[in-house]
Amino acid sequence: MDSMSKTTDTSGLTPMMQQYQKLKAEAGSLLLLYRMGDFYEMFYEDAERAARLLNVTLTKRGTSNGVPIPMAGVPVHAIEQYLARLVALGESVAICEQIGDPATSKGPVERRIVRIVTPGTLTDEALLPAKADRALAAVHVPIKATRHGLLGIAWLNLASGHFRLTECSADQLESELARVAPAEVVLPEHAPALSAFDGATARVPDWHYTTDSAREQLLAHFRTDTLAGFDVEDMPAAICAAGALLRYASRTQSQALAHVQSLQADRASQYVLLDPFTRRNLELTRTLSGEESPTLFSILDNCRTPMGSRLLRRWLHHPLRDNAPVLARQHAITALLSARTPEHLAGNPYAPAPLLESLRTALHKLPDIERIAARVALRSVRPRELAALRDALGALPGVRALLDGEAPAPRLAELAQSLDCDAALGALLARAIAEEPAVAVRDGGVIATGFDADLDELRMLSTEGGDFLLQLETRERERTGIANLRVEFNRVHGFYIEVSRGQTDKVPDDYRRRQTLKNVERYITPELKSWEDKVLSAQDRSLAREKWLYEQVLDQLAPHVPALTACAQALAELDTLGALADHARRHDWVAPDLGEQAEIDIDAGRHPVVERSIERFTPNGCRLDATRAMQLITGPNMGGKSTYMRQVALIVLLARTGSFVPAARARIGRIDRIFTRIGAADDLAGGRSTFMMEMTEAAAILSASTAHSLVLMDEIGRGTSTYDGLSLAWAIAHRLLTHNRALTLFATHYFELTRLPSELPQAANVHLAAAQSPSGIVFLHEVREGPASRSYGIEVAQRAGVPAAVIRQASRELERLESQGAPSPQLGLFGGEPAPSAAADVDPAELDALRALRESLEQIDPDSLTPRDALDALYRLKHALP
Ligand SMILES: Nc1ncnc2c1ncn2[C@@H]1O[C@H](COP(=O)(O)OP(=O)(O)OP(=O)(O)O)[C@@H](O)[C@H]1O
Repeated sequence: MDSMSKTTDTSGLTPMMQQYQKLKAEAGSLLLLYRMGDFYEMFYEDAERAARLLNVTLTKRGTSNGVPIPMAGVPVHAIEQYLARLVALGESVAICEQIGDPATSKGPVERRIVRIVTPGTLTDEALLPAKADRALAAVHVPIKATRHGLLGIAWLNLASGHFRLTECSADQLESELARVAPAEVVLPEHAPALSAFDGATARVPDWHYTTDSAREQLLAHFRTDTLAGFDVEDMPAAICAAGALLRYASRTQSQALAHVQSLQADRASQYVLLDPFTRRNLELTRTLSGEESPTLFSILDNCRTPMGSRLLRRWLHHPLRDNAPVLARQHAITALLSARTPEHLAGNPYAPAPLLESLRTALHKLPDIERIAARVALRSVRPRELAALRDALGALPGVRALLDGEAPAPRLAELAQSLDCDAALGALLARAIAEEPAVAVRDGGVIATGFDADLDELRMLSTEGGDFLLQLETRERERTGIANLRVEFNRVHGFYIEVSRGQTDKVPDDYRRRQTLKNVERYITPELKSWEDKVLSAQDRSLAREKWLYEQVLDQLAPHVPALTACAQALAELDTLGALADHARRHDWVAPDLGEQAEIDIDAGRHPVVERSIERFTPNGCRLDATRAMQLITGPNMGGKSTYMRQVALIVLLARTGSFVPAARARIGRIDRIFTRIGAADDLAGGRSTFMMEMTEAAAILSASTAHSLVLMDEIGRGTSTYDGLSLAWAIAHRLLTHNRALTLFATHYFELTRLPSELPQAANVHLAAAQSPSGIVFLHEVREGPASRSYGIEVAQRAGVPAAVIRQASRELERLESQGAPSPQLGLFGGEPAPSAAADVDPAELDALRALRESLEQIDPDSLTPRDALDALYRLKHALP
């Protein structure tokens, strides 16, 4: 932004437009909303852009060098809604307000840019999604190769204060950005655009990214002499990104970010790595078609607070490699579920767990303390949020007491401790904030009575006029003899004495006419006027005092922000654990055992999302370890292969986040990455075909998977010719087994591949069972050992409604192909016919006899035969059989 100042020729412009041009130069490429009375106006290209984006009318205002100036405006009262639309479209906006007093200004009122709203720096409740983070990220690509040629990424969640950084290789950037999911990325002005990110991008001067200026920015912010305390010194590229990011973020808020108190390093080895395809394929927080539900997150998110929902989302995207933190969460869930009631003892395992229920009920009443704390730090917190915070602080000891009672798991005890907030904070809010404050400070009625003697006196002066007015009315009625004379007030005309038209001749000389209506005259007297001045000025002074007091309260709250943030994080975690416990209880999930070896051993596992939408989900087990590293999965289309593979990956992912899992029993070892090659997706924008995408993903898996990785491969090779595909699939499976030794689920329609286990015993065949019934194929959805015997492709097509004529022709074609020795393994190998390679085992003499038989058959014309000839022919053929 700083770099955008341009000099503009402002001659020939009105003083107001000159002022606009100055501010626009400051705003640079941001859309400038220029306050004019009840509207925010935009001019020139900004007006054209806004008119297009917001669908508002484009008009003109004045001229510049004889050319009309395009203008578009939005009303002040609807600004939040327009801002929400603009940021959703990836726009960044600078809001310029009138600062000076129009009454005393010569020329245009003084204006200033007071707020910058960008997609990644939102903190306003109205603009933020409640259940998702909107992070701002900065990426630094060092020009000279550093230590390992690593890139730096830093990201900040302004609405919570979380500030993190990491380093990664260039080919990991896309994965890392998919994990962080920023709403906006900051880049140096002259750096090339990122192919790994296509969202809102802000440019800042290159020097913001230099080591010196970045460090200086960070040290000044954290008020430290070194960054050693944050344990980030080994990440020089990330430090450059962090410094540039902080500079950009503080600029948008026009103030220090007091709630950003720490900088934390994320190290690749902490998490089970998921590449962007895997996050998408497993439908963690978004379905493949881009919907919010049903996803793993949507079915688990029964959190009672938005803080809990956001943390759950983060957990699902950050499964952990180490067992210790995972076990801590798991034990906390067990503890929440362990309290038993007589109902449980009487045999109802689904009866509510008392601790869990009381905790969740208590959490339900709490506001979004995390975001309130951030807004306290940014001084943008609203009175009603402080009232909600006050009530929440009052409720916290109750929540704490719940956890003290059972004292079940170490993690719960730690979290309970973070709920201890300084009692002075609650006391301050209780004293300072009115029971039910107004929406905005400017409306008054925000500070509680009794908090400030001066305010109370001003309020008394401005409100306790009732008595005086009644007395005045009685006195004036007596003095004038006008029985229906009334003393009244309205916002436009202030106080007045109202006299009906027929009585105006009785009005004394000191009455001054204020307003004439059809049937009445309204007057003011010197006495009423001086009272009005006193009241109105008391009101003004009372509002001003309230505003000042509110600022004082914010000052006093500021030191409590770290404790509040810690408390909010503890509540979020309790909420997330509670939601996971509740889901586990309702859906009969179990705590998985965790191991250090590379192993997956699941009994009767289910797909967490599909089991919710299907009445009778068939559970299936899975065993993978070093001795059985690959399951080759065959079976009909629609048989349940993809569901099965995804369910294994989701159970692993859930286990590694600390959750219980949908299975009868599970043991999940140490997993470093989950890869998926599922489904076909063209990358038309990136110019890659389905097959190219498939191979790109396969290449990534072959280069990066280890013996601790879980790999899902669904029908690899099907995007090309049959033999090419088969050969590639074979070679890829072979390599995964012998070189990567990854734990792999390999679904395929190439029956040839089922021979792999006879060559490499660490591979095993399983299949999804199906059966033929008189009414067609029946999918059993059951995983059984051994390869499938048939593919049922034509039966599935028939069920899908492919016209009967096509099905008949396909069946004939299949028969023909099979009878010719099946040139296509895909079609032929599931039938009863031997595979082409198997043909080599057949005795050549037998083959000759079969050919002769076929020739004889072809020479027969059944239509021209008598029944007797036909019988003879049949005997002859039977005789010719070898
Ligand atoms: N274990 C199960 N129990 C009950 N129903 C299931 C089970 N697994 C899958 N299904 C049902 O079968 C349907 C097909 O499953 P899925 O898409 O996994 O099959 P597929 O073998 O991968 O098919 P294709 O090869 O055509 O992609 C699912 O939509 C689901 O409704």
